[in-house]
Amino acid sequence: DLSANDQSSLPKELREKYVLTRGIGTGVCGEVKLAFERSTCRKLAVKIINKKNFKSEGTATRNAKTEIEILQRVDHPCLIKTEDFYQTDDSYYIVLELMEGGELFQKVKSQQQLKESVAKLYFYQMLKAVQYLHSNGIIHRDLKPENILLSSQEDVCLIKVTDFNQSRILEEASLMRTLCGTPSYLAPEVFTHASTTGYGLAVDAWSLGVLLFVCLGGYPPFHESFGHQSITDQIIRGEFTMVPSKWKHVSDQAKDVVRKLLVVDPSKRMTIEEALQHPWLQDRDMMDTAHRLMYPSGDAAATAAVQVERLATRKRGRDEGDEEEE
Ligand SMILES: c1ccc2c(c1)[nH]c1[nH]cn[n+]12
Repeated sequence: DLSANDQSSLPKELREKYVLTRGIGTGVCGEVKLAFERSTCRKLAVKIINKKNFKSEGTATRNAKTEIEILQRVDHPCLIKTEDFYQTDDSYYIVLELMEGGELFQKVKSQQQLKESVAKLYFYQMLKAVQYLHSNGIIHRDLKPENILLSSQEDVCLIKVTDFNQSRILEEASLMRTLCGTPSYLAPEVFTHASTTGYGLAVDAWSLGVLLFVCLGGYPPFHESFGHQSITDQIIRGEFTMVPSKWKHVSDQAKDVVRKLLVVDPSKRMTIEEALQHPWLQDRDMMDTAHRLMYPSGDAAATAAVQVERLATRKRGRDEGDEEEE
């Protein structure tokens, strides 16, 4: 009934351009509603971030503003696109492209665990999305299955990363300014900041390891219900168990990727770049499928990008001496 679908609290411009209907997801900082653009009847998602959700006004503004400015800056096939943005005194309204397949979390829950080939296709796309964020100096910092959305109900589909509000744009500018001044008073760690920036990126590699573990095993690597240790202790010690009944059909190479990402010492953890070079991901069919999903128009630049990737893969194959069919 109309009272349930209360349009009166929405910003006027939003109401004039879109019709908001049912809820389709609840993020950590608000809810997501299905919306229709009046002029085109296009289906969209509207994420409503309630400013009061955050502790202090400061964080609300910073998180949401960070999220919005990041959302506007990024452009990658596996990153959710912002269509529009509105705000009232107590809420932000972010209009996003609709992902018909919903959250990865729901799919893993309903299928118990994903087929290895599907997990690999999704994981490769997540790596490309995070590689792009990192190349733009952005750390996501909150990668989890709820933040990975699927474009369709099909197993073979495009995935997109969302929920940047925990992201941080590395303050490279401030570091540059600092290094221009007289260094004599600067503490040593300021100079090794580059390495700490490196570590910052490594947090996303860890989260991708957890994501891959969940996709392959169907359960989380660290959980309060496991054993006698708190979840924090399990994580700090990097102690996880691959239960045989769930992992016996998973390839050793896939397990190797998980093990190299869930390394406690960030300086020893596999990086995103290294993960992209891991044997498990040197899978031409998967890569072709991923690129077809990511660049459907098959435009020249994208095709060139694919060729470069394939040549690199083929060259690596030849270097490692495996027989390549021409
Ligand atoms: C289900 C839950 C959240 C969703 C969704 C479908 N589509 C979309 N686009 C941005 N967020 N989001």
